[in-house]
Amino acid sequence: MSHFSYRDGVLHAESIPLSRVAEEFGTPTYVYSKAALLQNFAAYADACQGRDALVCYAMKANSNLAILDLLAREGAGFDIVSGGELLRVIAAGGDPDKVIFSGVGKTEAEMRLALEKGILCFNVESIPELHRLNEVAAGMGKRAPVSLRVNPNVDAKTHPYIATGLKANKFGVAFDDALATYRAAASLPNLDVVGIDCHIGSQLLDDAPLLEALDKLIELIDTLDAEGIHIHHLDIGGGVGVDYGAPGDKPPVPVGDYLGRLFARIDAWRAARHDGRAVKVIFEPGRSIVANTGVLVTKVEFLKPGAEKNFAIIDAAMNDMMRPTLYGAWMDMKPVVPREGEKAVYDVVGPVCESGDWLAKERELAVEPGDLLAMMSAGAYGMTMASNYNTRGRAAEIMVDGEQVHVIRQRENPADLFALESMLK
Ligand SMILES: Cc1ncc(COP(=O)(O)O)c(C=O)c1O
Ligand SMILES: N[C@@H](CCCC[NH3+])C(=O)O
Repeated sequence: MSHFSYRDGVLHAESIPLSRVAEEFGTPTYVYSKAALLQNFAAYADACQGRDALVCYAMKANSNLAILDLLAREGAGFDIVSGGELLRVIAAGGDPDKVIFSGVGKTEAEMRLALEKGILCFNVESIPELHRLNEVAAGMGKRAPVSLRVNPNVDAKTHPYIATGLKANKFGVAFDDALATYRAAASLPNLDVVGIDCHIGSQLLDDAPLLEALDKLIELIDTLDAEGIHIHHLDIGGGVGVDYGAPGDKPPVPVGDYLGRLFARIDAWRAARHDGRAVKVIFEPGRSIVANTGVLVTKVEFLKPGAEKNFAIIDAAMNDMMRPTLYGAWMDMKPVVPREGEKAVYDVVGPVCESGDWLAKERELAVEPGDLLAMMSAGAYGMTMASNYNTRGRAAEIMVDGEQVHVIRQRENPADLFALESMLK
């Protein structure tokens, strides 16, 4: 069941009309469904039932504290990429010992913070990073738990900007260098080699590339075992896509089906090994947990007919949602209260001073100034990628919980945006 549907001619989030949200809280506003969030997390948790597995939500997708808090209470761990994200997890009541730290450029200060808080694992992406981590840990009299992010050179068949597992990408250690890198890690006194990790890309509609990457990780674990380097956890990353409803797109693989196939392979491998050693499985899903839990509600300010194009100018902009202009991403735009009447083809654009400030192109819509539109499946990489470009305050965020509506982030007041700046004396 969709958590965003039309009732009595109005688009609702659960039982709440989005027109009411706009009236009470203004626009642009992100509106999330708590039930949708819990349902998406449950798809992972149910498939992991009874297994040694941990779902580390990739919080870069949406790091609102209320969302982190809900997921932490469901037992989620977190995949972080900065010290700031670790502080958010802690502020939201998450457990540092369920945190894995990804990213190619961890600073010494971030490493120190993560060691102090006692995270589960550092996903290390290069030899210089191994040395830096070893030194930081030594300085603190600690040992750092380490997993190497291996680049399996698998084509994720997604947009080039969000493919991460190819040789040409900055991420991870090349598959052919992995053994040597593991040997280097194992030789460093203040590191504990505990895991193996990969993440091949985002918005994958098919699980074949993920399973291909799994096979390569398994092969490497066996090679490492023979060297006396024992891997305790296997982290397959995130990447499962969602249905943005783009014309011609095929539906993404259901999470349960993918995890079922993945666990079947792991079980077959473990059974064939007869060594009785368990390997914990870690997932780092972001988009598939939050994308379809949220919409961005916006108001049409003006219609601007043109010789070549008609523009619908809305009060949301690229600073609120970067995905269309950054990736050419297609995101659905639905009228909150569909009106009768003739439709025209519009480019839906924001007020920011950039030609790239578009949210949707060539959409057939019957709209008038003052109408509300909802950008669908906007819960992932929406608010977290928002900026203050053009000194625009970022949108409010609302969580619908049954009959209740909670403000989970206040709209930013543009007058507060320069509080950290100062003038020359
Ligand atoms: C290291 C890492 N893990 C997890 C994710 C989450 O990916 P997704 O949102 O596609 O599940 C990303 C983003 O692509 C990532 O870079
Ligand atoms: N921000 C991207 C995904 C990047 C994932 C981070 N590695 C998107 O909106 O699709």
